[in-house]
Amino acid sequence: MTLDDAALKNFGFIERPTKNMINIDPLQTGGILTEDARRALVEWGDGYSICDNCGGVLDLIKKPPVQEFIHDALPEFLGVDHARVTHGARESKFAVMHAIAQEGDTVILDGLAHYSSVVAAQRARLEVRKVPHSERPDYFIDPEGYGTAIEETISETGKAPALALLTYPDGNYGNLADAKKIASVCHEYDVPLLLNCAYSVGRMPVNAKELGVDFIAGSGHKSMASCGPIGVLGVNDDNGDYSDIIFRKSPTNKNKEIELLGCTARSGTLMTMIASFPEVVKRTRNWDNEVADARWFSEKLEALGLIQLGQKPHNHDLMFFEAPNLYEISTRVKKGRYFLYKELKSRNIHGIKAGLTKFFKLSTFEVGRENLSYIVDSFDEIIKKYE
Ligand SMILES: Cc1ncc(COP(=O)(O)O)c(C=O)c1O
Repeated sequence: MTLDDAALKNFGFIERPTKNMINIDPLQTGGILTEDARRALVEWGDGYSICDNCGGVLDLIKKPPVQEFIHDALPEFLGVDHARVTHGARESKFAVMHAIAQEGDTVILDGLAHYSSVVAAQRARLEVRKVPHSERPDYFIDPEGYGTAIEETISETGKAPALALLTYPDGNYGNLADAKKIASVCHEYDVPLLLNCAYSVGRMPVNAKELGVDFIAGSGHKSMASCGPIGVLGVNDDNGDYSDIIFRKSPTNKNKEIELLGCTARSGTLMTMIASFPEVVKRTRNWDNEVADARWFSEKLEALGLIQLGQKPHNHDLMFFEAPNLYEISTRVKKGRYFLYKELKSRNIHGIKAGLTKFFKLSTFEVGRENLSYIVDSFDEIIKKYE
């Protein structure tokens, strides 16, 4: 490619076509910026702007109040002894795995774990063993399955797993497994538990100490109204000196934490998280209403012939639907499997992946009853249109 003026015309400011649409994309609903975060993004968008008053340790910056945020507010919010910001939930998971496990060790994952947990383990050169889930319609993770997986690992390798992980909730069905029970099963074998809270921290109350988990990973761009990439990592020292291991410092660059490569999320990403934090804390207090909205929406779609899979009644805004009637329509209309995406788009609704009709997931988080009603009516109209 020659970078002549014609080629350069493809770049520069690009408007986002979906920005004013009603958004039900599970990846996106919890990451929509607050007004303060939108302002912070512009204010702190210059590279390294966060470093105006940095004395060499990012998380100890006093102006703006990064230290207060990372060392006081975040630990309180997550229910942990120590917290840091990272570049995302996956980086938090990788940091824990890489720090506490040795090459070739096993990590136990729930059978619904996100791919990023698997690749984090692979990057840390670990073996993965999964706890199976039940089949349709529940996709339930039995806490005792962790005990079985740990025992199998010990009998096959002669060594206990270095770590167990639970996706809370999982990213497909939005199921919230019994984290407290799973933590206690893992601790019977002295195996620490990491909770992947990409879809929970910032949406619903999650307290690592109350659940008895050792590590918590969250995602700013998924659930904390932040401009990514940014995540959070929380560490509890109730069952071991984990923070000393994970946050160990470089012997040569004495104030730089090795696992975090010295500095993690900075400037625009961190300042949007800080800007949204007051609203994020407050919105977790409204979680019961979000669950009520999700249940209401699920009932309405089921009345139209769709089937919600996973936990029922549901406990999270992320939901997975099977839609035999929409699939049947897709087999006989001109636009084929893209008809649903196009019909929803023409009604200003974004978030169900183009081409999906038989199975899809969506999120009702902060969409609000009025918009949810409009979405239900839209599904009704679309189904009737092709009857
Ligand atoms: C369940 C789950 N965990 C983790 C992640 C990754 O989060 P991040 O982008 O912050 O690494 C995702 C992203 O889709 C997810 O769905």
